[in-house]
Amino acid sequence: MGLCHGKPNEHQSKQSLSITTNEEEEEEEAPKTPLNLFSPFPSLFKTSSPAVSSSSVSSTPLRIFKRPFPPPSPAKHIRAFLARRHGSSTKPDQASIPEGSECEVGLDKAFGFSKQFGSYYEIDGEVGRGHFGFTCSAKGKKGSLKGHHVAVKVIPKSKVRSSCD
Ligand SMILES: Nc1ncnc2c1ncn2[C@@H]1O[C@H](COP(=O)(O)OP(=O)(O)OP(=O)(O)O)[C@@H](O)[C@H]1O
Repeated sequence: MGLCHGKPNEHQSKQSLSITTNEEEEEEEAPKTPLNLFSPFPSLFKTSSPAVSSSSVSSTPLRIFKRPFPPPSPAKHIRAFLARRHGSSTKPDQASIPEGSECEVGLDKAFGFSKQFGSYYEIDGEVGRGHFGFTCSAKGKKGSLKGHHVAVKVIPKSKVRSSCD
């Protein structure tokens, strides 16, 4: 309505200047990141942080997604299980797997290629192959299998792994 004056009214211009000044003050007082008001983790959104106070709007500050506390370690459950298993007197870090005893109980030392095998069996030739080794036909030379045709499966030592290795 009063905008058609030829000369600008000094009073109005002062008013408009003061209004503009007030807006600038409000802008300065307003938080730069509105997330601050609703953030459950205000320490992560401090305006003094270089990541947030930087003027680049397009870049997302990665610190927003940082967890305020580390996730629970799954190793704690394992340690608790070991503590229950070995008793509370033994620390789980000190609990060790018994060496030697289990291997000696479970291992059949008679298993394997006997040094006298050649004196007991005569190997004819390969009849087939499996995943671990190959099978040969053989004929017994001594003992109860003398004269009998048998199949001998040969497994290389490199394919055999025991728990003691
Ligand atoms: N008694 C047998 N008489 C004739 N041929 C045999 C005899 N045993 C095995 N074979 C032959 O040897 C091949 C391999 O036998 P093997 O028992 O090694 O097979 P596999 O069990 O599949 O092997 P792997 O356990 O190493 O995977 C067979 O496919 C068969 O052709």
